[in-house]
Amino acid sequence: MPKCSAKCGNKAILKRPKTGDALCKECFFDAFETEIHYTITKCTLFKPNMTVAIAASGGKDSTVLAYVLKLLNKKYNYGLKLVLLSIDEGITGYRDDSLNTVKQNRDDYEMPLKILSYKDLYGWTMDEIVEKVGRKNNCTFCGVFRRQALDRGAALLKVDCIATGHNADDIAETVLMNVLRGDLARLKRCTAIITGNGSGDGIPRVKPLKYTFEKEIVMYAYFRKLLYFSTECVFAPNAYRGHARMLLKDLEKIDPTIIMNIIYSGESIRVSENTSLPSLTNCTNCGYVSSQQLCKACVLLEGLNRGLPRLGIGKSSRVKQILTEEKYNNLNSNSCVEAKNCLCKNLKDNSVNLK
Ligand SMILES: Nc1ncnc2c1ncn2[C@@H]1O[C@H](COP(=O)(O)OP(=O)(O)OP(=O)(O)O)[C@@H](O)[C@H]1O
Repeated sequence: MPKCSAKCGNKAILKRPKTGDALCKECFFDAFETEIHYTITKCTLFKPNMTVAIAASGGKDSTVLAYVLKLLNKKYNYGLKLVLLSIDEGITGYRDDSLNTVKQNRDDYEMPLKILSYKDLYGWTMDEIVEKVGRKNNCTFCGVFRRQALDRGAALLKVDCIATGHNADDIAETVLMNVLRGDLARLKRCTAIITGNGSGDGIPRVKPLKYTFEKEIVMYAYFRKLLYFSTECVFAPNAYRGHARMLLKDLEKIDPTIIMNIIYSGESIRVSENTSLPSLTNCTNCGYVSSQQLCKACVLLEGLNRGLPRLGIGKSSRVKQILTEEKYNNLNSNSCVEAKNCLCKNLKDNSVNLK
């Protein structure tokens, strides 16, 4: 093995995927952590005295994020209060096991942990949802509900922002996906390292691992002997993202810097002025952030509660049609399902006007 290229005199034990440098363990830790510190300070992700909820799934990314944030907070005196926030989607054989890992991290890292479940928030577990909707569209439900569940958890904990474990590969994949779909509106915003301004468009979310390669996260967790959960979700993966992921992995074999190049391209691209993002408002039913009068979570939930699980999947005009038909049926028959967040009260007093 060659000598460590950081000139510390030790033997190198690894080759950094991001730079190709041969490094010893200690110099790799230092480079890895210093780069994340640089991202945090350069992009002003945090301010002193903030309370930060680390979105913790028990997987490698959020586990490494929790470990490194704790370490950097102490080393550089960020002055942050760190808490763990986990969402239990109710997926047997997957989330129950990964939450055990998060509980162990809570003890090891001495951070408070809050777990919120879909069952408590929405009345449904993902296991129950998949029984109704099948394995094709279940990722839509899971993603929409998780996004809102994290906002709800953050509001409950009164934190200033949420930090997620999205890494460089995730961001590059999302850029590729939006290019392949021609989704310019999403392309415009998908590389943002901070989203949400704390007022109209939800609690701020930050991605401290935005420039950190997935392969290095795995290496770091391995050499630091961090405990994380590595099983894939038992339900069907997001097929479209899977294609982008495979393409990226193939490109990375040719040249690992492609990951950074895709992110830089996404950051630098100028999208036409005519491509505007939907303006954000608050859902008239639940009050959480939404681009429509009714948020996607409420529409999906309404579909589940009414036995119309496809409501909200696909075009919004179809949703409007179904809800309008339902409105008249319910007004005539009073047969709506009594559910926690039922929209009938809104439909009856005509306060809901889907775009
Ligand atoms: N159930 C959950 N509870 C809390 N946060 C979550 C949950 N699922 C995902 N997240 C957050 O969203 C980020 C991206 O989620 P994704 O599904 O891509 O996970 P991942 O790439 O497997 O990451 P990880 O290795 O942290 O699980 C995670 O790093 C984590 O911060």
